[in-house]
Amino acid sequence: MSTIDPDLVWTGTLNALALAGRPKRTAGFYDTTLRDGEQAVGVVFDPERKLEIAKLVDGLGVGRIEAGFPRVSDEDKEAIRAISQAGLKAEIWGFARAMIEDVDAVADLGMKFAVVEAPISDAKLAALEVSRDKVLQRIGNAVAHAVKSGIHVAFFGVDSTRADLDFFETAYKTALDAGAKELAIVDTLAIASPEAVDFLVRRVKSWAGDVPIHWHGHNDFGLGTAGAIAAINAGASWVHGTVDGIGERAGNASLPEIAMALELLYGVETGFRLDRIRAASERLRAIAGYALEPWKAVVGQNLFIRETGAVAAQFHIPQAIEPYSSTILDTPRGIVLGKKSGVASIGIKCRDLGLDVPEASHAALLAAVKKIAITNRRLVTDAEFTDLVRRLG
Ligand SMILES: CC(=O)SCCNC(=O)CCNC(=O)[C@H](O)C(C)(C)COP(=O)(O)OP(=O)(O)OC[C@H]1O[C@@H](n2cnc3c(N)ncnc32)[C@H](O)[C@@H]1OP(=O)(O)O
Ligand SMILES: O=C(O)CCC(=O)C(=O)O
Repeated sequence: MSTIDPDLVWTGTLNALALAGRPKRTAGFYDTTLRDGEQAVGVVFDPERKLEIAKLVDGLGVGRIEAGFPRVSDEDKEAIRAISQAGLKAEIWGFARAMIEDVDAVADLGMKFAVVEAPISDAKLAALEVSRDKVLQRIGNAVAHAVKSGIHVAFFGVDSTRADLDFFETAYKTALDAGAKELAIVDTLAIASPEAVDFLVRRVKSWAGDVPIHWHGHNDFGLGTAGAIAAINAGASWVHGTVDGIGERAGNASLPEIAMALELLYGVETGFRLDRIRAASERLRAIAGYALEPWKAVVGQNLFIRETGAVAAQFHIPQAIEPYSSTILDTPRGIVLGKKSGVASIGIKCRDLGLDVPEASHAALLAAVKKIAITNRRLVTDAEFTDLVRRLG
């Protein structure tokens, strides 16, 4: 059960009706902002910033943090070492390809948990000029070597959603036979519909028994969150993702979106600190040097800032115009003035700015606001509005 105060959630009763009788689910969050997130074009985190991001992500309450891929550079090794020694609550995971040198790099850092990955789709194998038999051999050897080195392994079959289903099973069973303890299903190119995710997770569970299943998804069709939710509903234990969905191409699944949807739409308790996510997102953007659409779910700047007059008229009853309370995200609500303002917007703005303006002047002020907005094609600032009040109010 979600622990969010139900008085702050205004999603109605439809979801509960639709989900009646379904098994209760739990969800673990595996953050890969530092590895798959850094694969976003042009993003380079230095070790100090990686440690800072790891602390931010840890503060969000995720269970696992993928600290990095040590074979990439000495800086990555340095960052992983610092993160491992930082006393974070989350389990710290490393990343290795299915090769002895990569596993040794993880083991040399004293890491106890790692994803070991190998491509398993024919397209990927052709690109690497590696046969199916050869990759099975690499998976078996690398996983066995990692286990011998004291590492708890999750096998991660790159592009597994496009793999031949029989070969998929052979590859994952090879990893289990070699000692892998968990299995990550990987939708590298985000080609799986939510229905396909459901199909594949249930299929793996049918032969993997109690082995924990991870879902690693991307967002090329805008379905990253939907896919992760489908995986959890089908019985996956861990969803991979990043803060803001940062990542290669259209990015990874966004952990904040998944957490919001699970808590507010599915009633699943996630332990995710929703009240901290907007601050964490803002800091990550500053470090990584990118901007987000202002209307982006959960972390977008505009979610609780309203311009439209018809909406401003209902602003005093937040559940009339918002699906959940802004307090869940610890963020303020507000009115801005512009072309789409209405008379109610003028009254609210006057109150917000402590301006005592007779109601009889509101219509003239609104006309002046619209004129500025239309002439300049932008919002009207508080200073401009205060000046209008001085002249017209
Ligand atoms: C492979 C991935 O998808 S890892 C995730 C993506 N991340 C990154 O690429 C991070 C940044 N990348 C890098 O720093 C570098 O590209 C590295 C360290 C990953 C690779 O360095 P390179 O020296 O260029 O290695 P390269 O890609 O040529 O691969 C070398 C060998 O690994 C094999 N290989 C590649 N991926 C895998 C894998 N997942 N499992 C097993 N073998 C693999 C290749 O077949 C090749 O084998 P061969 O020597 O027998 O032909
Ligand atoms: O190929 C990659 O980018 C590494 C593995 C991965 O994260 C993925 O396949 O989604």
